Amino acid sequence: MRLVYAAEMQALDRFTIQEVGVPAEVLMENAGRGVAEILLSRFPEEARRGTLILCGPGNNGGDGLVVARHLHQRGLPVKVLLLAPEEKYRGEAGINLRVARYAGIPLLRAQDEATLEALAPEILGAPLLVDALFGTGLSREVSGVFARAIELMNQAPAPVVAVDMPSGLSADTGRPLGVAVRATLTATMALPKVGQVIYPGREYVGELRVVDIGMPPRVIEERAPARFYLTRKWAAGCLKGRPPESHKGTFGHLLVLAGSRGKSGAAVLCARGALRAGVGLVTLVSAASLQPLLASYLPEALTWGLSPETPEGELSPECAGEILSRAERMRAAVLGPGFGLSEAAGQLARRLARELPVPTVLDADALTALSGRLEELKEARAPRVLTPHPGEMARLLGLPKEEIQARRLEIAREAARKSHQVVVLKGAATVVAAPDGREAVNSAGNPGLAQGGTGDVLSGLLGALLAQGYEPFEAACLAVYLHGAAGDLLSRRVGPFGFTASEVADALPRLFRELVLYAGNI
Ligand SMILES: NC(=O)C1=CN([C@@H]2O[C@H](COP(=O)(O)OP(=O)(O)OC[C@H]3O[C@@H](n4cnc5c(N)ncnc54)[C@H](O)[C@@H]3O)[C@@H](O)[C@H]2O)[C@@H](O)CC1
Ligand SMILES: [K+]
Repeated sequence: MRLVYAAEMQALDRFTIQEVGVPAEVLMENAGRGVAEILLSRFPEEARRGTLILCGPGNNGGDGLVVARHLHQRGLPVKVLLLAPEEKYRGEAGINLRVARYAGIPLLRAQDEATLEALAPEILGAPLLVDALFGTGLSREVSGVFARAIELMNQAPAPVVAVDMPSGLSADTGRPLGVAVRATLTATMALPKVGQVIYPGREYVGELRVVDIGMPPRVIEERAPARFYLTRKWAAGCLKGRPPESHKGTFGHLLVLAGSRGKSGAAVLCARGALRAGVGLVTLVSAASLQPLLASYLPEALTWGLSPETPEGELSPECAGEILSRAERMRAAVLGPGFGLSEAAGQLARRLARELPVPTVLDADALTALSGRLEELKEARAPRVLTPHPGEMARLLGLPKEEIQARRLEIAREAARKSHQVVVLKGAATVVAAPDGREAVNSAGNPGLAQGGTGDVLSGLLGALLAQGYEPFEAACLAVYLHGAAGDLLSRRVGPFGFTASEVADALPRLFRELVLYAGNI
């Protein structure tokens, strides 16, 4: 599913109205009816007891008036609270105000704070609230009567259904402009907005639903930017089938360059992630002294011990030639989990990052070795996918960590541009950016995944997808979705936290089954 900024959504709306010829009134009718249907399916009891709809001065308020009419037509008790003078309701919103008045829907008015205060009990006592104050047209800090109305909705015990956006939340940055509604459910029009799926916006949105407003799919396919919201539907559409006439060679041979003394678990978890993601073969390369240990942990993997090794039990730069020549026969590689942080290991990691002849995931210690040197990857012999967490990204770009977290999508974009490679910025709402401008935000995942070892599983899983022939951006997106969704599955079945990285890997086959059978629409 595509993901848009406010201006991009407005451009799609405009094109649909002006060029395709769908009347604006039709879009608003579909929007309001869609919200009413979601509201009725999700909160039928509350709707039977009564709904209060707060309407702002623009088309978002117009949508709210359409919701009111549909509830009223079903005989449900509904009231509208208008927060702008009636002459402000123009165009489609004006039409819907006239129709609502004609239909006899009770209209309350509060254009100043004193009047609103007198109506506070209406808001605080309503069984169900609909927030139709502002949508994508929010253009400045919220104040006065609107700010107070938002505070009252947030104090009210009733569920709040937000129309298109929780009012006050920026559709672009996901930050409140002054104050924002904390919605129980947000029914958004046509496509999800960036500010709804990154933090902190995600916490204001509650459950996110998308309303089909009748924008022709071709408009979205041809004119929406190549930015994707990684959902179950997206992943199900991206997953390749496994041909019945296949053998282990069909699914690729992955080289895992990971693990050193004291960090052998990283190699094991990485290989486990790869094996659970259906790769044909895994070869695990480590310093010779670790090889027996790794072999005993991973009967399914081939292991290969090399010397000389560093005093820290890491591969040494002298091993480069042998690794590079063996890699010629592989389909993909993972470089970095537990690889080692000595100067020598760093030197080897930097050389391999440039010279490995196959698509390669660069993770953990390999990223530390590349701190401040992203440009070196422009010359890499084959595509790379980088998987930094915010701390590693801060070192790669030489920026403070707070800045990374404040602008995650922009930062990933910048790192992709600098390195000419696909970049995955991990963390809550993982983002992916490709050097050609494609980008994505993950819908899946939960805080239970914030535990040592889960990153190693992700890099193995991603390597396995590269080895199976997925192109780097698609592999990165599918891997982050699967990894998050595996965490979500464990959170439901095991508990919200305390599940381990190995369990995340082991949950993958069940997810593949669910995706193959999936027939939903989000
Ligand atoms: N044709 C379209 O473009 C469609 C729009 N739809 C709805 O229309 C919305 C966008 O409508 P609009 O562009 O009219 O914008 P909004 O309804 O989101 O708000 C714009 C209005 O609020 C005022 N405003 C903005 N920030 C303010 C603030 N901080 N304090 C006080 N007033 C403020 C503006 O001056 C303007 O009057 C969407 O979110 C969606 O709900 C849907 O009906 C579907 C089709
Ligand atoms: K709203």
